[in-house]
Amino acid sequence: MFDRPDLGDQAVLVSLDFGEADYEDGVSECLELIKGAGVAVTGLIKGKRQRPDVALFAGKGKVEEIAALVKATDANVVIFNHALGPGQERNLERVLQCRVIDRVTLILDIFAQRARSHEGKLQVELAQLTHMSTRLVRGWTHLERQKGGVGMRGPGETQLETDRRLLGLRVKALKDRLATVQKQRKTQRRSRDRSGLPSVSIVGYTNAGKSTLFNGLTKAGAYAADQLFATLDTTSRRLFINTDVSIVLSDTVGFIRDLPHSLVASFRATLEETISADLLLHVVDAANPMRERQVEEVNKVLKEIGADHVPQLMVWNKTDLRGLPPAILYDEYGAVEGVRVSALSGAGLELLREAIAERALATTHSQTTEKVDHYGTE
Ligand SMILES: Nc1nc2c(ncn2[C@@H]2O[C@H](COP(=O)(O)OP(=O)(O)OP(=O)(O)O)[C@@H](O)[C@H]2O)c(=O)[nH]1
Repeated sequence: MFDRPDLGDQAVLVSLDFGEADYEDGVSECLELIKGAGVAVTGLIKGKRQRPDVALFAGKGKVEEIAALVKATDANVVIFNHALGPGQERNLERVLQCRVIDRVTLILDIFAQRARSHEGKLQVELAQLTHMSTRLVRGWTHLERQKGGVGMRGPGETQLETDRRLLGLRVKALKDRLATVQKQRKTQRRSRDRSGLPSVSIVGYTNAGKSTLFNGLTKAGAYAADQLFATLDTTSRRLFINTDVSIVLSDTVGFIRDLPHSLVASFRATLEETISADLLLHVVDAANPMRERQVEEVNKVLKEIGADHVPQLMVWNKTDLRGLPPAILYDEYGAVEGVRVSALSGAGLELLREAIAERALATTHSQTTEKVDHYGTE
């Protein structure tokens, strides 16, 4: 019932500088995102502002500039590299006379295109509907008061009421279906937990190379593509690290800055793999100039989903692009802090296996100790 927002083919990108240090990198990232959504960029509008304009987000002059570029390049959509308020989006559409999309909608759209599993699709749709409902909310408030009896409404119902009612029904149906799928997932996880194998989850910023690493370690052929958010769903495989140690390795959804809250909320169940993991492999694109910021963003989301307590092993990936040799990195106390690898060439993966084995043994050991203490047996 829900139509994916039609982004059209020709977009003008608007990215305003509010004084962030990595503004230019943010613009490049957004261009990548748009490319990933399958949309061509016909023009780019930049500008500096202290704070967003309440009504139009950009200043009046800037909006005129956007309008001129839309006309000159025959664009049919304007994409803001920012989160727009529902009012701002509506005002801009009125002035620019074309569709206006914000960063949240763009990210949701990409997720909608990429979701592969049944659960992933349901989660994205739920997030889209939640986002959409914030866009309708203003029109609804006055309708609230006219709310009548239960059941279907007859003729005379306004479009907005119909939309809202259908939206509510759809949200409820989605939540019910998700609850069923998630119950199955829980059962699967419980039986995995009973296997007693340490669970290791791969996390990282989008495009860091998580799927490539997952494939390199498991040779499973998980989908890896040079696209942001190729992976949306959690995939788990048993992995023999060496003769003594095997683990359950899971690949998860990629994180990005300003990850829409509605999306984090609906992906919470998928991300539970991450919360309940014994160890996180935090994959970083070591060749990306924004890597430090990306690490921070990932940690922020981990905190948001309650996974900031899970120990991390840093995996500095794509070191081939920087000509760095593979290595195990130690912190000042001599503990393994991270490993430098190239997931693509496979360089350093043996070192990573060693580091995982060491950490995994440590968790298994502490689990065993806990059991002994708890039951006072063995
Ligand atoms: N040069 C180089 N490229 C790599 C390396 N690892 C991954 N890549 C490339 O980086 C791109 C993204 O890799 P993925 O494995 O899909 O990244 P991801 O983190 O799973 O991406 P999302 O699904 O968006 O979260 C692909 O084009 C990979 O081939 C590496 O070690 N070196």
